[in-house]
Amino acid sequence: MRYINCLNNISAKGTDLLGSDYQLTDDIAQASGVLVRSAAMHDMDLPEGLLAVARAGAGVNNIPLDKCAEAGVVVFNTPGANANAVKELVLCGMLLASRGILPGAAWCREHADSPTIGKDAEKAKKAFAGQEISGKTLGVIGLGAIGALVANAAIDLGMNVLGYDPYVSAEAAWRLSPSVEHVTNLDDVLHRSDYVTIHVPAMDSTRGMIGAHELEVAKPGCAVMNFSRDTLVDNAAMAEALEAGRVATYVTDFATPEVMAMQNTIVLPHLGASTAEAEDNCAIMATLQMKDYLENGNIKNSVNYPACDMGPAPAQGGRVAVLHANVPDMLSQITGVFGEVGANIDNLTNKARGNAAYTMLDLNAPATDELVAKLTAIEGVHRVRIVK
Ligand SMILES: NC(=O)C1=CN([C@@H]2O[C@H](COP(=O)(O)OP(=O)(O)OC[C@H]3O[C@@H](n4cnc5c(N)ncnc54)[C@H](O)[C@@H]3O)[C@@H](O)[C@H]2O)C=CC1
Ligand SMILES: O=C(O)CCC(=O)C(=O)O
Repeated sequence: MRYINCLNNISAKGTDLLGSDYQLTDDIAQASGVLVRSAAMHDMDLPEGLLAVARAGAGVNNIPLDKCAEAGVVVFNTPGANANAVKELVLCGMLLASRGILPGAAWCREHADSPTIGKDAEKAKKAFAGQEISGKTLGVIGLGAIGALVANAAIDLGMNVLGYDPYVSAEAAWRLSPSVEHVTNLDDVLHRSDYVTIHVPAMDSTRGMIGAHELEVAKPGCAVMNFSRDTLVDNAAMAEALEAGRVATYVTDFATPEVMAMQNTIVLPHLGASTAEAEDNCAIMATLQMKDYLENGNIKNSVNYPACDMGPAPAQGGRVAVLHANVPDMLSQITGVFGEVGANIDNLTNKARGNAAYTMLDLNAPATDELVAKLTAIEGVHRVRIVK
């Protein structure tokens, strides 16, 4: 029996796929796999038996990726599985920033008991008039799964779209409408955009990427939308830009005390991926990826180990997975151990990603304890798994 711990509410559409060899547990110490959404894992101790963490979502800033890699714990995410949900809320955010929808609806609620509400509304509505988004310019920062969907949808709505992403993958670039103008300078994007939307991961390199300088060069009266993470925007600079009217509205999915103290904000409680469809998609993808790793050692969509697929574990013989540091001479040391104990390798894959590497080997006989002990003793080996 394998035990899985859910640190957040995970859709049963995913966990139901685990099957009868698995059991959900509240005790993380017992778990070989963890399913998580936004729960903070940085200060958690990683149980010895933990093999995999699957993030049912895109952002992995709540998970200590390097600490997990060094403990031989593979971390997965679910690229694109919730992108449509976020795209729809970004479009909604842009409309909320453009029209007096929220104050207009609040006015109606306040006058709910008035018998003359219909007549009064016709007079009151001029206070809630807005502007159309068609014909305006949207700057999209980050053209991955979400940014590309937002950019394409905005084109369909008649907007001019500027796209900025120095690291865009070829696959993501292919998904973009040819009408999206590729701009290589962030200042140019900000200077020309009536609306700016940020879709980049939260990392040290992106912390405060929208700061005092960026808000200074931004088009006066623009709206900024942040459905990525709070740390991407410098709060003090945003508060100042809103007060000065340089930014007309800040729409954010991240409620913090600093943001709540700012004027002209529309703040949501991290709702971007909160749709039944996105929660199901993420849970299914996270569960299947984790299951394939636990049962076969295959790695797909990991954010701290390389991809590796050797298909189902062999019906005969054994399969061994070695999670190790990406340093010279590891492969020869690993294969040397197989020679020493007289184990015959039928097939192997060795892949590296950043500081981590993964070697998976199929044998014509089951792995022995001696083999595992010798592999584990190699300096730089983080974990040895007998997959089968
Ligand atoms: N509000 C919510 O509920 C949700 C928020 N998110 C957030 O949105 C972020 C983006 O999600 P996806 O589009 O699915 O990720 P993704 O990985 O598909 O795309 C991220 C893009 O950002 C680009 N990028 C990285 N650094 C950059 C920089 N300095 N300047 C410009 N572009 C840069 C990358 O090249 C990549 O194309 C996630 O990391 C997460 O933090 C994601 C899903 C739901
Ligand atoms: O699970 C959620 O609701 C948050 C989704 C999110 O922020 C992400 O996927 O990065």
